[in-house]
Amino acid sequence: MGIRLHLFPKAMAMTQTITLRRPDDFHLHLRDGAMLQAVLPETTRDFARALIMPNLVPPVVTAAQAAAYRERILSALPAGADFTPLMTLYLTEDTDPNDLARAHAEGIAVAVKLYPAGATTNSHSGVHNFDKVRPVLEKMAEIGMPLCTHGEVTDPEVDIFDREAVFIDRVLEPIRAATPGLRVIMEHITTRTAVSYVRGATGGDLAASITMHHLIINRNHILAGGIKPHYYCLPVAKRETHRLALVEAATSGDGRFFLGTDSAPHTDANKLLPCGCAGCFTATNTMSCLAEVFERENALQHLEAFTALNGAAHYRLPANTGTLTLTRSEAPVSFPSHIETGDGPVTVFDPGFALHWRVAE
Ligand SMILES: NC(=O)N[C@@H](CC(=O)O)C(=O)O
Ligand SMILES: [Zn+2]
Ligand SMILES: [Zn+2]
Repeated sequence: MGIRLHLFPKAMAMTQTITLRRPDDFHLHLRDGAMLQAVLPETTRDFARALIMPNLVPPVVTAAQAAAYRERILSALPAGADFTPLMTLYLTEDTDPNDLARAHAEGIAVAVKLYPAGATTNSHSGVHNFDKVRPVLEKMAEIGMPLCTHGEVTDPEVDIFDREAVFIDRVLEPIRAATPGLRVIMEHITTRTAVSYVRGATGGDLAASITMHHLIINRNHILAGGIKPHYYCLPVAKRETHRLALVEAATSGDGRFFLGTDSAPHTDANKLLPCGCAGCFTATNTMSCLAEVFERENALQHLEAFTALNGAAHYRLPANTGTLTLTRSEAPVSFPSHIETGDGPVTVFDPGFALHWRVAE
């Protein structure tokens, strides 16, 4: 299908449109209950599929829990939505390899999520001792079930800005060396170290997802000129050189990098606290922001690969058949500053610059 760029003069201004395959989001938090109900339409409007994160309370650990969560998502779908949730299992030290294999074989879950215990929101049921999950990882390598990682160590001695790079050395590389054939997705990477690690891997077993917001913000956005809780997410945004490496990877067309938004809704009440929650809510304007980023890099021809082809190929799924059209206008387009949920308002990510691309109805 490829990309079609149309430039046609219209009255005064130039209108530009791009048509791509409908995108996939390979890292999404939908939560549950009233929050699920409110945030789901923000994703299904643009995305055909999303990899659903299992960090609920209690976490989605078993095949039965994943099947039940999928049913709750399907019941919350807006009328007429064409959307497939791809479920994940939350890896714990008690995960049963046979239950996990059943979830994979029956198409209930497509991947397993590794949270180092304490690394991020609702990760306390995650892994403390990586040796304890060795049999599960071996089973996953055997059946070809991918491992998605929240790649940060939790050692309090390690500076928070170094936790991703240290995770690669201390956890990821040893796991991959000990488990040949294990397919791994480094999720929401934030450093040039991670970009280089993915680029240096051979054998096709390693890929990485990148969020939209990490292509836009660096740590100054969080900390300079006053603290901005709505830009606080984990892994925390790093310095500008890292952001530039992420932009280069995402816009390059390299099949090992693809979109996982990590859209992570928290109510404003939970963000704006002395100890506020980590997460940016980006589902509403991801495609608009990405089009802007790719346009600035003269890389609109790779937007489809990043959002609709590379991830599907890595997860061994067919690409979507439907299309999504983005239209550029000279006048900036606006998005709501927040969405209402039954739990309270959730602020929508503000890229900090004018957006010109919108998804056509
Ligand atoms: N990214 C975040 O800052 N938060 C995520 C958890 C995660 O993906 O690490 C969340 O569930 O809120
Ligand atoms: Zn994470
Ligand atoms: Zn996440």
